[in-house]
Amino acid sequence: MELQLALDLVDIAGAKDIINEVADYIDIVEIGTPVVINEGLRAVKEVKQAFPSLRVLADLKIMDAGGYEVMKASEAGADIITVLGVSDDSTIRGAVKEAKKQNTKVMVDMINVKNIEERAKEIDQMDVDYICVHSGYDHQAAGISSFEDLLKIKRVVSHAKTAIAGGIKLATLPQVIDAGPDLVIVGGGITSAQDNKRAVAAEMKQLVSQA
Ligand SMILES: O=C([C@H](O)CO)[C@H](O)[C@H](O)COP(=O)(O)O
Repeated sequence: MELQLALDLVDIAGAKDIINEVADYIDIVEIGTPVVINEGLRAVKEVKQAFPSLRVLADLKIMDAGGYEVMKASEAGADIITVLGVSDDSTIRGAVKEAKKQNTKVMVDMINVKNIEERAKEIDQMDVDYICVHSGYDHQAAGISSFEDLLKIKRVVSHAKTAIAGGIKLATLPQVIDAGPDLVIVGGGITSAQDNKRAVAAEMKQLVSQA
């Protein structure tokens, strides 16, 4: 099981500061959607250049033009790019085709997918690398977690790796780990730890590594 740090509410300099603190304990660093909106793919490029040994995920949440947007993110240095599960199949297939050409990977974000089991089953046949259940900020604010969705997709996904994101904290991590995702994605659970981001990341890494 691997650990991904999601960076959402920072600029490029702030992202680098946090990565410097926790790089020893993460497998993948995510350049979050708000960062890409604010800074563009330059954020992906600069982080990859500064931390070449870390895999970088560009959280573009692609909804259309899958091939073109995967191409641009891959050229910027992304190793993994997100596409939305609610997109048309042609968008996901286009993203996968381009990612293979670029030697990068596609993560399908199932945020706001209603028929999650059925859609996960379909997407699992499209040669994607990860299928990620995700309770976004707005759902988190309404008290919705993605834990049940993880259990649902685990029943039907057999090709892609499974991932989970959305509001995961140190206290809730053991329950998430018990459900057996391949990748756990944590943003605020690490970044909002005031003086001990490194210690929290270290503890999380130890827990996911044991699983
Ligand atoms: O993808 C995310 C969200 O939609 C904002 O772009 C976050 O990276 C994801 O939810 C993980 O962050 P936390 O919920 O803070 O753990």
